[in-house]
Amino acid sequence: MSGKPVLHYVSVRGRMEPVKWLLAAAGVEFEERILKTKDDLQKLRTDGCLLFQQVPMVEIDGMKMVQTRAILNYIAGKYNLYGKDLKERALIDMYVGGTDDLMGFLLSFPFLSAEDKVKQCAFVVQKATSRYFPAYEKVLKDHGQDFLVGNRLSWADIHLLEAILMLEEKKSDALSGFPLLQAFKKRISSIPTIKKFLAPGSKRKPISDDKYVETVRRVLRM
Ligand SMILES: N[C@@H](CCC(=O)N[C@@H](CS[C@H](CC=O)c1ccccc1)C(=O)NCC(=O)O)C(=O)O
Repeated sequence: MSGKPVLHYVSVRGRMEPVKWLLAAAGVEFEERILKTKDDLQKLRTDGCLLFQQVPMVEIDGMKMVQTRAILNYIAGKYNLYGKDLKERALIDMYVGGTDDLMGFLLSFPFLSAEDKVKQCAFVVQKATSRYFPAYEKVLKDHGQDFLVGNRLSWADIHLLEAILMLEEKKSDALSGFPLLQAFKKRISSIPTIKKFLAPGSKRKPISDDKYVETVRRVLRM
């Protein structure tokens, strides 16, 4: 029987954060191995753990998985967060694709200059409130259920909540004008496993500060 998943990454949210969200929502305990130096990364490379010499890498079920999308697909499927059939999975992939694009605009945010952060913030908020949030508001309205797909929690719900919270860190009233998303946020945040992940002391990464960014740059030679 394999032990807990082991997540290898640097100490910022970056590409690993959605993996933590998914495991936490599924109630799955995991371990973190934070890369602090170039040598930490080089050791994983030398030991042949990184297929493309990159992280994230997740040790799970005897595999050393890389490529974030592959990791997320595997975890969603394994913990029944990927719909009940091909059509539900197609919808989940569509919705996750949208939140992936939206959060992708924030991926390199910690590495931007102060001036570019202001510009990028305005850009992401504009995209969220004019393109992505209206789309999810309509999905919730048309679907008429508590969740985005079917009538149970899926990866799409977890990923949308993560995106909403990240946007609210940039603009606290980002959801004003989206009443169904406001209710959705409350509903999904109160799911016990997610509520626990949102509570202090969880493995959820805080907003990256300059200290973290310097470490990441050092480790990844960015
Ligand atoms: N397709 C793959 C891509 C994986 C990937 O780009 N890994 C990177 C670190 S993550 C990234 C670093 C800057 O882009 C970051 C780190 C912090 C915040 C945001 C992004 C890496 O290992 N860079 C070393 C190298 O490429 O030699 C996947 O989806 O998993």
